[in-house]
Amino acid sequence: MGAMFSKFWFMLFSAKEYKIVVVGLDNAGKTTTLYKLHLGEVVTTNPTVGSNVEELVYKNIRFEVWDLGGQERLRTSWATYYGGTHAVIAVIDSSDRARISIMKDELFRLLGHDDLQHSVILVFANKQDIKDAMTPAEITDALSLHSIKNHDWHIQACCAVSGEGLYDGLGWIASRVSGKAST
Ligand SMILES: Nc1nc2c(ncn2[C@@H]2O[C@H](COP(=O)(O)OP(=O)(O)OP(=O)(O)O)[C@@H](O)[C@H]2O)c(=O)[nH]1
Ligand SMILES: [Mg+2]
Repeated sequence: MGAMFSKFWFMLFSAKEYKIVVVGLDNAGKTTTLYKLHLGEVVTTNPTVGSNVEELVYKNIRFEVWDLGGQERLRTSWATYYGGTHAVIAVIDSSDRARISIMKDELFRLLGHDDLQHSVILVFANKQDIKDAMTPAEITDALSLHSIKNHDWHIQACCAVSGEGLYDGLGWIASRVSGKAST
């Protein structure tokens, strides 16, 4: 009976958990984004070494969100987090025009990874509060998002400090993954 009950409980409450990995260059605002969603607050961050993981619940869907360190020497380890990922969030510092081409290379590298073949891609055009930030249209061009053929993708303007746009992006992910069973 106990075993049956726990199996039922598992099926009822464990079935819907989706894994998100958050990538992007150092200083893009990944950790700020994670904790703004998790705590509703802006936390003081240090450059992430390794990862942070938190659970978010949105629209009755549970997400396990992994925020990865974006420094150059850490990017080669992103792939070790990809297994079982339903959605990737690529956070862009929209004021960082100088490095958008580096982010494009990183994005296309991850899109080619076997473990992400079924993942959807959300691009957060973050730091929209900064004067002269690139618009989502500019970032779409700079990252050649329209050339992505094998993944469902979406770009969302946001400001992780105010929180504007963050739930719109998460809502897009929710709408895309909720039909797919978690294993
Ligand atoms: N103006 C502005 N600053 C932001 C925004 N989001 C994050 N920041 C700032 O950007 C800096 C870096 O933010 P983090 O969240 O630590 O960046 P990260 O992407 O986690 O960086 P790594 O851990 O090194 O990969 C911090 O000073 C944040 O306060 C935003 O929307 N607007
Ligand atoms: Mg960080």
